[in-house]
Amino acid sequence: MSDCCKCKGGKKGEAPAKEKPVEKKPELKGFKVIMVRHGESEWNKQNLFCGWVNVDLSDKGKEEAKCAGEALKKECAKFDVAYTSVLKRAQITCDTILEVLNQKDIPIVKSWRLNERHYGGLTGLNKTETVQKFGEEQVQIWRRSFDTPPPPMKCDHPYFEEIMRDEIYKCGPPMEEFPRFESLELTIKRCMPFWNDCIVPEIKAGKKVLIAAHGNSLRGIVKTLDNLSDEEIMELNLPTGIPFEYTLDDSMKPVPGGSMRFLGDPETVQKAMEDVKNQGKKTKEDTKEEGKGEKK
Ligand SMILES: O=C(O)[C@@H](CO)OP(=O)(O)O
Repeated sequence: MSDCCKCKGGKKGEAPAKEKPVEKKPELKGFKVIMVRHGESEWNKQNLFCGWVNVDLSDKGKEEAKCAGEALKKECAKFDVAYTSVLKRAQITCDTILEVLNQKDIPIVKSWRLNERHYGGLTGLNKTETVQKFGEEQVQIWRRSFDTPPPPMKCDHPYFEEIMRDEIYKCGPPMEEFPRFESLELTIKRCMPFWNDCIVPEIKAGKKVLIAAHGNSLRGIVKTLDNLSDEEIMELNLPTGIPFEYTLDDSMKPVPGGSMRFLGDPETVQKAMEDVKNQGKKTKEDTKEEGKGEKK
């Protein structure tokens, strides 16, 4: 369990330690948006490339989603509308947060455009084994480069049919545009029209917006908001289940000091980011692998 859910108090029988008064920074003025990457998924836990495979949250991921809700509750967050992908790991995270906040009745808009990037032929492969086979440098390029896509998903790939025929895609993308792989650049190309056309008008109308999505679709939004270079975005690894806030001006750029603010203690956030970065170095012991994503 991450720190946000831990009760802070003294030992049994002792009076709880007095908490230091927190110095409150003056609230930034501007449009507030909260984003969160879904909690740990079953395939994050098993260290598998996931992309568009529709896997569940792990138990830890469900707990992370609750903690995200608790962190937002502490901030007295109140949302008017939530956006999520068509993948259940993001939707469950979104629902859990709204349940904790007792705000389950707000509209939730789901779009494939907020999906994780499509991992093509790497889908279902173990990240450590992929490093062992292709080398750390190549896997880093596939995972984090801006414009180098993973190899395409061929028609005989074990997850090809399952993804292509999934009902969740009945509203798009159209068959002729259905991705077989995506770089971050391609992910941004399909994600940003949704940000610009659907989310931005609501933000500008003064609505409080929650976006529960994925590591790479959110990296795409963050790259654009913060105007990060193709090199800078390679270094950003978003932790699972820790919400972050942006405060934006009228042109949807962060106001001074309004860039990514995590609602978690900095050490926990840093550690969680390092863990995502180092997934290719995880051993099977680390992941306590229970089964593979590879279909027989
Ligand atoms: O497997 C995936 O779909 C993504 C997110 O979990 O992985 P990565 O962090 O390697 O881009």
